[in-house]
Amino acid sequence: MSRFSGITDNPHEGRFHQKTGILLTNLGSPDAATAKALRIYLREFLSDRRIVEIPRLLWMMILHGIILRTRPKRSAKLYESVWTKDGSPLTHMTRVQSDKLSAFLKEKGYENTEVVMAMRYGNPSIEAGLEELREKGFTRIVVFPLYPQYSSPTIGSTFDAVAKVLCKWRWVPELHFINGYHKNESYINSLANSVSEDLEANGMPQKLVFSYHGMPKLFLKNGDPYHCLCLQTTRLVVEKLGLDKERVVSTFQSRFGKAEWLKPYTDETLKSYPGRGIKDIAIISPAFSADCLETLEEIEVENREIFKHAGGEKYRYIPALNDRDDHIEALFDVLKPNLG
Ligand SMILES: C=CC1=C(C)c2cc3[nH]c(cc4nc(cc5[nH]c(cc1n2)c(C)c5CCC(=O)O)C(CCC(=O)O)=C4C)c(C)c3C=C
Ligand SMILES: [Fe+2]
Ligand SMILES: [Fe+2]
Repeated sequence: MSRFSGITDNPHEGRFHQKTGILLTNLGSPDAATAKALRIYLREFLSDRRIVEIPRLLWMMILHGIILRTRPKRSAKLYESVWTKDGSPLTHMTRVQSDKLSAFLKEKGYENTEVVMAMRYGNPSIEAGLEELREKGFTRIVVFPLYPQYSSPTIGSTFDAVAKVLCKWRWVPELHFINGYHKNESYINSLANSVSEDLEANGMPQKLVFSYHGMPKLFLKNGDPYHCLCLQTTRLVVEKLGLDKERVVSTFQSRFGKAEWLKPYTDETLKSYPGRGIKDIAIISPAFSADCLETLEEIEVENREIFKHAGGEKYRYIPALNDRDDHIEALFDVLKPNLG
């Protein structure tokens, strides 16, 4: 057996025209909201060296000896609370985004393109997505991870997964890789639109909180630009809307483990507000291109409770950009320079 795989029935001329296949990716979810499915998902996720950077042997002992024995059951309950008839909100929304982007591309005259969705962890896998594009004869592939702000655990890890597949292909495609779009004008416009719609309907809160997914502080110290890119996104939205920057704060959510993560922490910030007279807030999570467990449960439910319990009165979550028309247009704008 050869080390490299390929399509062997090449119809000589047929496969040589350049069609652009787009692999739209996100993080991924378990296949079901059960402890069994969570164990499989978390094992893959938390074994990724880009996600946890502590010495391998020690981490494998902690992961298999403690975390995979306790966390799956707890996480399954949380997933159950957001699970829908279409399954995981994140997987479903990525599929909707993929279909809408595909239709938008056709509308704009990009007939020779196709969008296929894939997930970094779980299903549909990146390997299956790339394989589908190869089977359909795409010799030019754009990988588009749906994380606006580059980070090693997300976009870096997606790159690893793509490279791991392609290094086994005989015919490596012309590859384009989008490594973030945190200051893309259309993305900023889409965020600004969603904030201003909320402000028009509900008024300016005392604080507008931009809550980004966190990561260990050590990653920043070691050169990961994510922290700075998040702050830039906030600044650009604030400038676009002409907001008072004293009324806006960027925070970091979804801590995992005992190490120090990027600060200020979302939950601690919200907990401290009512005691400082801030009882009316709105919160948005610009690092999530689709609503998922970390927004629908952690922001909508957990952090709301923390804030209310501390004496907060008004709390509203501004949804992720999901399948808003201006978001699909923003994704198209990010993609356009890579379409050839
Ligand atoms: C263990 C460390 C983690 C790092 C570092 C991390 C970075 C990171 N993650 C996202 C986006 C998402 N994370 C999601 C879930 C999630 N994240 C971690 C851990 C780390 N993330 C875990 C263990 C989980 C699973 C849920 C749980 O058991 O608590 C999700 C939601 C997935 C879903 O199915 O809805 C997203 C999206 C970013 C952007 C990021 C780095 C900047
Ligand atoms: Fe995460
Ligand atoms: Fe920074």
